[in-house]
Amino acid sequence: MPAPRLAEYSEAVRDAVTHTREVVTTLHAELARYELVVWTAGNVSQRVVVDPNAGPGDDDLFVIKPSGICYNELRPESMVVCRMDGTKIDDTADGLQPSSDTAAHAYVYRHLPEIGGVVHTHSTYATAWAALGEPIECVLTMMADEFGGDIPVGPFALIGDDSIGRGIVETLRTSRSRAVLMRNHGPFTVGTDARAAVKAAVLCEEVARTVHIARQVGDPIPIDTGHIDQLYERYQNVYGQAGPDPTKFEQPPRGSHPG
Ligand SMILES: O=C(CO)[C@@H](O)[C@@H](O)COP(=O)(O)O
Repeated sequence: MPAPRLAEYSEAVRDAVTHTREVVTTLHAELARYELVVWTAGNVSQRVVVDPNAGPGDDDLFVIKPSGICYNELRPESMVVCRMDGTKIDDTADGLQPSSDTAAHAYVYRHLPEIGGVVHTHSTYATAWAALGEPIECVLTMMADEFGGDIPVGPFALIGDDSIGRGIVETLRTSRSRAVLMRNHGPFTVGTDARAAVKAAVLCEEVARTVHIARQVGDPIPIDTGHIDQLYERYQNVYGQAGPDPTKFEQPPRGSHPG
C-alpha cells in the first residue's frame, strides 16, 4: 500500500505542518545568526503537533531541513515532512531529500516521546570538545541551569542510519542534559520543541567556549551536586516569566537530586 501523501491528511494536520515548517525555517536562521553553523552543516527538526493534549504518537510527522541546502536558501516550502520512520512524505518539498541526519532525528523522536525538537550543529568549541571525546564538566551556573550537570559525550557513529540516534538516546538516558557531544562529530541538542533545542545549542556553544578559556588559565572549580540540583530546579521552574516570583523561590532540601 503506497504511503499516504500530505494531501490525504486532515486539514488540521496540514495546517500544523504549515506552522511547523515556518517555525523550523525561522530557527535555522537562528543557527546562522548565532554562528553555530557554516555552509550547510547542521540541521533543525520539530515534531508536528496537531493536538497538544493528544501527546506524541507513532504516526506523528516531523519537519526537517532538506539536505545540502544553504541556510539563506531555506524556505518553509523547502522543509521536508517525514514520518517517524524517517521516510519522506512524497508530495512535500518537491524533489528535495531530507537531511542526512533524518534517521537520527527520527530515532530520538521514537524513543524519547517527550522530545519535540532536535538540533545538530558543528559549532566550533562544542565540536572541539567532541573531537577530544571529553565531557564538559559542570563548572558554571549556566551549565547547572540549562543542562543540570556535565554535558556528556556520545559514541562515535557513522551518519545515515540509526547509529547516531541510538548514541544520543543511550547517552541522554543517563543524563538530564539537553546536549550531547557526539564523539568526533559535534553537538546534538533536544528540547520540548525546536526553539528549546536551539536554545540548548546556543548555550552549549557558549559554555564550551567559556570552559575552554578557563582551562587555558587554570583548573575550573566543579559545582557540587547539591548546588547543581538547586540551580537546575530554580532555572527550570522559576526563571524568567514562567514561574512565581523568582526572589521567593524555596530552594529544595540539599541533596534532593531528582534523577
Ligand atoms: O554532520 C553532518 C555531516 O557530517 C550533517 O549533519 C551536516 O553536514 C548537515 O547535513 P544536511 O545538510 O542536514 O544533510
